[in-house]
Amino acid sequence: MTQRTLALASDHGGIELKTLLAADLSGLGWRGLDLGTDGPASVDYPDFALKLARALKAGEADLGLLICGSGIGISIAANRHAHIRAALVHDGYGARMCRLHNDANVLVLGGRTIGPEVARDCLRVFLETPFEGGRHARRVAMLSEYGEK
Ligand SMILES: O=C(CO)[C@H](O)[C@H](O)[C@H](O)COP(=O)(O)O
Repeated sequence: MTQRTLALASDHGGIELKTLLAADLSGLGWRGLDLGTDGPASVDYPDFALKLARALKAGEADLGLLICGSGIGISIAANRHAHIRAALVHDGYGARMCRLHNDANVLVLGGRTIGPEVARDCLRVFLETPFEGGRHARRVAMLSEYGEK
């Protein structure tokens, strides 16, 4: 089976957690595509949500991970792109539900709000949980349909 790719991006509020989670990827059977930021200097989260949205649209990655300080700004930015379903998650339950019911293609975490072990669990669950389909497929299709009106 071909190795799947997770695109990762963060602002300065998420870089520590991004680095920590990137190190888990090969053990989870995934390849990482790191889109920055690369250092602690202050940057603007919409730029990194845009980079990741473009990478997913171009087929360069299967799923995405975005991190800012709270996770809020970068999820607002990501969800402005019609093909993105970004879910800000705080625990394993949320990580599971956003895949099962919402077919989320981007996991969002808050680098200043979540502990490293809970974050690692969120990422593992997100990557391992399939979309359930059925009634949820109808609702996810409605998201795309309504987004284009
Ligand atoms: O967008 C956010 C808040 O909703 C993120 O947490 C940002 O990382 C945060 O606003 C950055 O704040 P800073 O004071 O410029 O480090």
